[in-house]
Amino acid sequence: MPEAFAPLKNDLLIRAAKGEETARAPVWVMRQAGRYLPEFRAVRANHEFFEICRTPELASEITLQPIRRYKGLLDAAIIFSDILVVPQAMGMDVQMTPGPYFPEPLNVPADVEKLKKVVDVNVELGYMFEAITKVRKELNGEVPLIGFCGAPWTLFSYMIEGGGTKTFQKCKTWLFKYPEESKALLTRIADVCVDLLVGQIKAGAQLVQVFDSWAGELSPHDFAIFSLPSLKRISAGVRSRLASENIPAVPMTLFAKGANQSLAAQAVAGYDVLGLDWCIDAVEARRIVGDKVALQGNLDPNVLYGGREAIEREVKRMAESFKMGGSAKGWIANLGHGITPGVDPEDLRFFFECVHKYSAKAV
Ligand SMILES: Cc1c2[nH]c(c1CCC(=O)O)Cc1[nH]c(c(CCC(=O)O)c1C)Cc1[nH]c(c(CCC(=O)O)c1C)Cc1[nH]c(c(C)c1CCC(=O)O)C2
Repeated sequence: MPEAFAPLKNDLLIRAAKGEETARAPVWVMRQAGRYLPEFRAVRANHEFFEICRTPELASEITLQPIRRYKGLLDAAIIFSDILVVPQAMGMDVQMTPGPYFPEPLNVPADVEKLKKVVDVNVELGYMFEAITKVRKELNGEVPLIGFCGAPWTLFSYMIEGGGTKTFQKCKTWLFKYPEESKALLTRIADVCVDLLVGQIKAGAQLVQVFDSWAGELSPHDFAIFSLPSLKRISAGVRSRLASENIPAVPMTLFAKGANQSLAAQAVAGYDVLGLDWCIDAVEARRIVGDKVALQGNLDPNVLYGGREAIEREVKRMAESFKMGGSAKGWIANLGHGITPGVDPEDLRFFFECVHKYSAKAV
């Protein structure tokens, strides 16, 4: 059973995730503990990226940095870690140099033999669970804590490309040349993701998000064949495991970036919330998904470089779009992707203030 933690004082995120009406939209941003914060850069100056992930004291400190700085403005914490801890747990070497780098990527299906046959997440990723429990204690119920993992398709692409890519040539070679082997690997990754998310929830995560950052690189047809089945395997697997162990369910969010052409399919993939990027308007997204799911997003992160006037104007427009003439209901305000390193932290504060103002009922 999860440990007993302090009761939640701010449950806006959880209520919005369940599709409920809230006095204003809860707000957090992807990568909120990151390089745009001087206090993050100060810790990072003395520690390697994955060293921070593996050290609960450091991961917890960094997770809490934006919560302290934006006290009363930020409605969720997200555990500091990375999606690439899953390939590490499966036996691959991953470095951050400064982007992700795999010295030995999977070149051909036979390379899958090099992966661990059995992955015990408690052994490989226990440090993440420890960090989550530590953050929950330190948050003392102030705001909920989000856990996460990468989606199998996005992780598959890193494991085969050996890092970031613009062309997706190697991983798509796998999809089209070795479709069955690809599906088998995607399933294998999904099973580790289920164990990881269940472990995070047991450790104290109150909502979990699956990041499919490269979903938009697939045609709708290939998304349905190569990404969606493993995303469904994760939502179904997490829910049934929690039920069988008598652990209360937590809301689950799917952020399939760029896959707006597949929103209708995402809405029935077993998630409570869909994350949106900025390439679709909320009114259109809501029309497609109906009342099946809550929505999260979706300001273009580069609006934060546009100055206060632009930030206010664009947040107001976003809020009107999500509220659709009514009040905030089933809407979690966020950027449409992660915040970038050059943003002035005070401009982010202003973004939060604008969300509070324009998502409120009377505005
Ligand atoms: C694709 C992906 C990765 N990691 C992640 C994704 C999915 C979301 C997305 O699409 O952005 C997810 C992620 N990465 C990080 C978090 C922490 C939680 C949060 O604050 O959101 C989360 C949720 C920290 C991080 N992960 C990384 C940093 C910066 C690294 C540093 O400190 O040098 C942070 C704060 C490194 C990372 N990690 C990854 C890349 C491509 C990079 C390098 C590019 C970059 O620097 O932005 C893989």
